[in-house]
Amino acid sequence: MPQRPPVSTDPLRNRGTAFTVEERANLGLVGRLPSAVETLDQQAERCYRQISSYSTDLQKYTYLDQLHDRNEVLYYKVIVDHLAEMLPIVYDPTIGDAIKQWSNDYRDSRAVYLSIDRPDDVRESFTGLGLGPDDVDLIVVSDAQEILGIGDWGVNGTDISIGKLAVYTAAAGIDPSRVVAVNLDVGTDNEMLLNSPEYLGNRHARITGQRYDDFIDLYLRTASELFPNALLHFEDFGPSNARRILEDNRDSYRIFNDDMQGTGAIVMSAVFSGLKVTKQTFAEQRLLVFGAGTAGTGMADQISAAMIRDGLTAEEAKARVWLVDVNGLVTDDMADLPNYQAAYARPAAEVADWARTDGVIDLLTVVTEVKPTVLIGTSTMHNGFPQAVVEALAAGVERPILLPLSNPTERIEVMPADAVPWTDGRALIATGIPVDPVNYNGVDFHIGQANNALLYPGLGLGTIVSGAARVTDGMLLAAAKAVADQVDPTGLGASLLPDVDNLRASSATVALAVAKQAIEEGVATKSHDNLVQAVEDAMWQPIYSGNPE
Ligand SMILES: NC(=O)C1=CN([C@@H]2O[C@H](COP(=O)(O)OP(=O)(O)OC[C@H]3O[C@@H](n4cnc5c(N)ncnc54)[C@H](O)[C@@H]3O)[C@@H](O)[C@H]2O)C=CC1
Ligand SMILES: CC(=O)C(=O)O
Ligand SMILES: [Mg+2]
Repeated sequence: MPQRPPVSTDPLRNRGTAFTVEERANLGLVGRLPSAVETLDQQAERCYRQISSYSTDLQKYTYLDQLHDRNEVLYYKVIVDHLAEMLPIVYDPTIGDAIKQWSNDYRDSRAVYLSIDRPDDVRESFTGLGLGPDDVDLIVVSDAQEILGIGDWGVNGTDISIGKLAVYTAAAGIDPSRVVAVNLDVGTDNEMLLNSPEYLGNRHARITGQRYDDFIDLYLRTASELFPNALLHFEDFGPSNARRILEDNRDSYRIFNDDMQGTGAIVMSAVFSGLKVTKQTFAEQRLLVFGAGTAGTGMADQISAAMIRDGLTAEEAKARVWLVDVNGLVTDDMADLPNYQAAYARPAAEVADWARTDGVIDLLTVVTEVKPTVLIGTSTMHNGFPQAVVEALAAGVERPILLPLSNPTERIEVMPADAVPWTDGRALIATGIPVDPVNYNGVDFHIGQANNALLYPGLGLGTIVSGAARVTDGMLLAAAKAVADQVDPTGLGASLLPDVDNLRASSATVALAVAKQAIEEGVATKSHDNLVQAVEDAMWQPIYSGNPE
């Protein structure tokens, strides 16, 4: 068993200037701190002032990252007290910039690094943490092939695992002493990193095929054997790996793919809200997904499943979905379609007389022909929804649901400041990044953040509280409904989704719905006399409690 680090270097126990005189004496800290003994509030106010003095978000990110490694209670106190302001700093979009700089700016890191070149180290990398089988609730892992919309960042992508965990704790009170961030270093195809003297990861191309699959398998087996209660969250894997890993393992392990399932569920929430405005059913929707990768096809799966629940056959549901990717509309005569696109490919004969540009049926043509009721952007293509596309969308239906979801800011398909006037305020909009309200014709249009961060923390908490052995489709749907039920979207300019400011309360509501569903489906392994209280009790609070020794 590894020795506990000295208290002043252990961010889980360190309290800095909040240590009392007595604690300082007991902990060997006499003379190591200035005389003043502060409260947590006083410390948090100073930190907030310091953060506010920085001029760039990346500087604020760096400050908070260092605080995270120094004093976790204080770090979470500052974030929770200013959730809407801090989430875009410690998470999306600023985290994208931090990841690009990660090797250059490297100082220290709390993650577990697993290298495909050293599979024999995997077990020891976990056992070296000194945590027992009941000590871990959650592990977030990424191989960093598709970080947000900025591509392959190899070991630099470690911060996405850390950032996603920070959101779990800030938003849903997942205990930060019971989580682990993991980077799977399988190489990188990012030439810039491979040629950078600063790069800290394996200097070879991504390993693929059997060796990759064996490594994933080794991770799953080792992590779930050592920490049998942990939810294994997968983040930002490449599209074919993300889907294959989930499909092959979801019946055997407690795993969750955030980009497919979490994003699909938050989009379901936004569509539930949109349909309250249009007073339609899922079965009446025509769904167009622009950018048919991990997230986009995950949404197509959940929305077409909702159409089937509304009474359509699988064939009828499929006939109401269109995918547009780099080669335009996805049709069944295209060679080498990945299976997740082939599942929704349109019959070539059906579109034989549609207009083509350089042989491609482009987005504008599809919008004009199909008149989608829901248009989703997960393409990573900034300005992928130009004015002509947005106007064609609004010409096709009265209240289109428009979800430009690509992150970070440099990737979003259209900014609401443009889309609101282009649709004369008729579009029901939510975005992946946080966006300020748009004032148009005297009305403030509030733009909900359809980012999986608004849903996965509560889903994770509900899974942990219920001890659900699997994350089922029913649990995802319960989470989506619980998010949507928190807003009244019917007023002009109302948001489709709850405010980030209310995220802790929202996450508790989601967790309760998820835990109830897990119990109903018989996948829960824990029982509670009072589930509401169990969720409340499970939420870690950023306060100094207990004996720091
Ligand atoms: N709001 C949210 O909660 C989430 C948003 N996303 C965002 O969605 C975007 C995609 O993420 P993933 O699905 O993980 O990536 P991915 O790489 O799996 O999918 C992207 C897809 O877009 C296609 N694409 C690229 N350029 C295009 C273009 N010019 N026109 C049409 N299609 C194009 C690619 O071929 C690929 O199929 C990212 O920006 C990511 O940040 C992803 C997950 C959650
Ligand atoms: C939000 C998220 O998971 C992504 O953009 O990849
Ligand atoms: Mg992601």
